[in-house]
Amino acid sequence: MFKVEYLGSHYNCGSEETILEAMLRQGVKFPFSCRKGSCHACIHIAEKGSLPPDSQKGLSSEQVDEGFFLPCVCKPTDSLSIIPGNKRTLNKKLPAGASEGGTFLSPDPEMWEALDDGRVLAEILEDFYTEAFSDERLSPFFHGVTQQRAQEKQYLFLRQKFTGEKVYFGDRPKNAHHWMVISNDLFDYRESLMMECLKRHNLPEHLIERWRSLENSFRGDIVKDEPWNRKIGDIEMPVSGYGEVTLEIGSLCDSCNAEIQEGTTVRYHLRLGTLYCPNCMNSPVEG
Ligand code: HEM
Repeated sequence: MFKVEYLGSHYNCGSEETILEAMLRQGVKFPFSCRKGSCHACIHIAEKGSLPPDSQKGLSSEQVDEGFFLPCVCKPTDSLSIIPGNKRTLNKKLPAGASEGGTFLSPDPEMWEALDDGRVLAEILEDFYTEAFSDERLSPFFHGVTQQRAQEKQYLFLRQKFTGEKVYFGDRPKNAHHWMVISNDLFDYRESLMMECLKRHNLPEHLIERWRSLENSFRGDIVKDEPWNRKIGDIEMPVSGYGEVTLEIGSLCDSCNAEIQEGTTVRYHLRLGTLYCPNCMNSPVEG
């Protein structure tokens, strides 16, 4: 039996169980997804204790040197003191010109510079979403969403991640995808399209790996077997259907484009947020 110190508490881990299993058994809220060392959602850093080599398979040499490891494939051989994998990268100051592979950095000036202050990012997203919108497996998810909207949202989301500027005001990925049943396999499929796209736009290999890590840090929020309710604070919102609201400011009907005056009660689609004026309220499109 080994001791694992994590966020100020101590846990036990048997030599035949992984650290992830031990944490979940003891009720710890711990990030994970694939449970087989491929998605890196559970990545942590060992600050004290030695790690079994298998727990660092697939990580870059810099990550191995810094004690990054994957709890889902780590059957400990020593007592450990561990911290979440994003803690050090968030605080760490990289020397100018230093490059790092797998683990994402936020903000990431090197990435933003390679994206030519966003110009290349816009091109990448145009290319990626053109492919996604005509892809047999991905396009059904985008029903009712324009390609331009998807690109713009993603641009602002990534710009915020890479620059640290507060420019993204959309849903966090957990809520944005709450109704989408996305398997690990589909997530991997989308990821391979994205990685191919980054290669076509000549992003250096280590930055492609960093982008992959960034996306993978959201895997646990996106992959699921059945829809989740959207959560705002502690309030659960229904997965689909319509609500009614009285407008505090005027707007336009998303069905007939007519002006809707303030004070009018309208119907709105809970997922898409589209509004329907009193004339169109009873025949909005299904989504
Ligand atoms: C198979 C995987 C994925 C699918 C099928 C998918 C699909 C979608 C769709 C259909 C939307 C539009 C939702 C709407 O406007 O109602 C969306 C929005 C979004 N997605 Fe994904 N997505 C996937 C993976 C990811 C990943 C890996 C990330 C980033 C790490 C991501 C980040 C976002 C963001 C930031 C939005 C905008 C949220 C908003 O509208 O406020 N998605 N995604």
